[in-house]
Amino acid sequence: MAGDSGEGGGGEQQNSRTGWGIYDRLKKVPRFSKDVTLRGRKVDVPETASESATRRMVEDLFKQEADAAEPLGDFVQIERNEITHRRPKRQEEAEITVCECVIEQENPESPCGDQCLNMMTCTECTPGFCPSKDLCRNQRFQRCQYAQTKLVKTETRGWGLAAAQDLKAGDFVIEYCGEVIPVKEAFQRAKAYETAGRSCWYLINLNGGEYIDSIQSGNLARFINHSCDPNCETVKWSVLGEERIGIFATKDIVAGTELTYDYKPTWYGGARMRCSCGATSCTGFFGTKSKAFQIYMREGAPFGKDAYTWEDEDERLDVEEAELIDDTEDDAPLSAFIDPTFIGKRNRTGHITNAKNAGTVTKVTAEKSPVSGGTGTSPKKEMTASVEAQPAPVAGPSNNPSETSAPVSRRVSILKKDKLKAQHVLGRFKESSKKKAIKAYVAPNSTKPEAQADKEPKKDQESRHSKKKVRFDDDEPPGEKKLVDVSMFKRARTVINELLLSEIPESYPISEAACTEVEFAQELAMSTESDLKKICEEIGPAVKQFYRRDESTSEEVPAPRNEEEKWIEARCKHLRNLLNFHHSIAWTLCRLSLTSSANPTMHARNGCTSPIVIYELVVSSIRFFRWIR
Ligand SMILES: C[S@@+](CC[C@H](N)C(=O)[O-])C[C@H]1O[C@@H](n2cnc3c(N)ncnc32)[C@H](O)[C@@H]1O
Repeated sequence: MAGDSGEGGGGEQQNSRTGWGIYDRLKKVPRFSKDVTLRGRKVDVPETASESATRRMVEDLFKQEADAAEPLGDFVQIERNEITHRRPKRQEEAEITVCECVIEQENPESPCGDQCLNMMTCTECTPGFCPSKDLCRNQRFQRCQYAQTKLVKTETRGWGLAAAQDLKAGDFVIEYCGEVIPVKEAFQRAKAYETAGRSCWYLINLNGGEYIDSIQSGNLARFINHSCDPNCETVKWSVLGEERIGIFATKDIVAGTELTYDYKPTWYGGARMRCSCGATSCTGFFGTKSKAFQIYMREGAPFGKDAYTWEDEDERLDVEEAELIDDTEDDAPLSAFIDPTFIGKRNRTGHITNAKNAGTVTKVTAEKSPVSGGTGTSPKKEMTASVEAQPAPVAGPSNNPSETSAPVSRRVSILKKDKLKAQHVLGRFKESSKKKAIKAYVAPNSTKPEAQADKEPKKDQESRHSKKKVRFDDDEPPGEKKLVDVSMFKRARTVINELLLSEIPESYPISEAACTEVEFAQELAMSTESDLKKICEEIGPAVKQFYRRDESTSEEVPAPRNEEEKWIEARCKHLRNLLNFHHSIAWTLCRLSLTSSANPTMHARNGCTSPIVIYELVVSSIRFFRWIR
């Protein structure tokens, strides 16, 4: 259990890593009170909201453990990720995205709800910058605003987490907290856990370079089990500059239902774990869709040599009966090809073995695929068509909406959000004001710099130290806040890299809506590209003047500055911020192209800008960005 010291006795102990920990068996949770001595007198500083949320969670945990027959195991309860291998990111002021929410007196739901631009892009508002101030509802990770949950003991999967209140699709359930570790260490730990015979793992991928491990430190999210037909999903959020993972409901969930999400596990060889989620669409083992597993299923080597199954004596399912997946079907839920009324699994010969009655073999034929009550067309096409005609999942006896429509209708809503965001970015960055900015402030022959030389740095200084900490774009009317987001640009790189690394299926159904989206993205790409070029050409000379090469180190260093140069620096900063708009645009269009098509071949077939072009565009932005910095 959390913070177990194993020393007996009772009381509180300060955990060096996580603040207050809990260690005794008296189930006493210390209040997060901080006794501060002020001029010789002790002052009691009250708990913050997040501190009391954590305390309540820990108390719950104790209570549930006390009720339970089995202990939960040792782990330290934490309320936010622990990052030890690097410095936690500090959000620069220029990186903060400020939404445009307006508080409407008559509408309590108005500030930072579904229409909040930050909310739409999975970014939490930054306290002190959000126009909704304390009414902001988009700081759920920061304030630990979790749904009510309770621990449950499952029959086959150890502990699990269940909803203790009714939830709606899209509701935030809980953050997945743990120790943030580099990928290499994650692999080493996974190996070590396996070697030690531990089949219960708590590793989750955070980003291209890091994992979260909640084996030693974590919160209740670590108890959520995997299901092949889950009712929740993980979503990456940007919180104060750091990436964090949240668990969100994907369906309406009734209180008492176990919460699950798809771990999307990858198998790299070694131990194979049986999945006991019990879903109709269950693939039998963890990681059956991963390449290594599929290669092993087809060819045995090279992963087969050290492969074994946990609990070998367990005869519920043999690995030979695990499903062999056609790579080109990656995007379609497996259930789309399986009769939902038939509980079973496909084996390597395309037969289905009934899991309830192992040994019985039934051949699945194309006609048997019942999705949308199909005719002669392929099940996959039918699924796409039915989704376009019917974005909201509709229950029906002949198809299984929870397995087919729901994920795709979600994709549709993501598209809408992206389009909105793109329009917003474009609207804020009008061609005319941009040209004016460049001409007025940067053109080397301009007369304006002298005239404004003494005023500008002061103004910049003022805004830097302004108490409100909101930065204004000089070209925009006062009150218009600047929208700058560098983290988006980093995300763009990750997304594009993932895309480039991913396999391209040969054919993919294309919807008209998707084509429109891609065309829209193409327009954005083209205007972004020309904007970038123009800015490069115009401010290049000014920036170069500002730096000189240090002979000893051959590095570019800022030259000694006079007022005018200081002014140029301020202008460069200003332009860098403008450039961040371009990153946002590039990022948005990448997401547009990705979410709309999920497949680059589509672009080629429709003569649209290919992701490679977008990629190059973003790479050139990166180079330019570094250079100007
Ligand atoms: C993040 S933990 C979930 C909590 C865990 N059940 C516990 O008692 O602490 C992940 C582990 O739970 C087990 N597990 C989760 N989902 C499962 C499933 N569908 N089938 C079998 N085991 C599962 C596996 O041992 C897995 O490594």
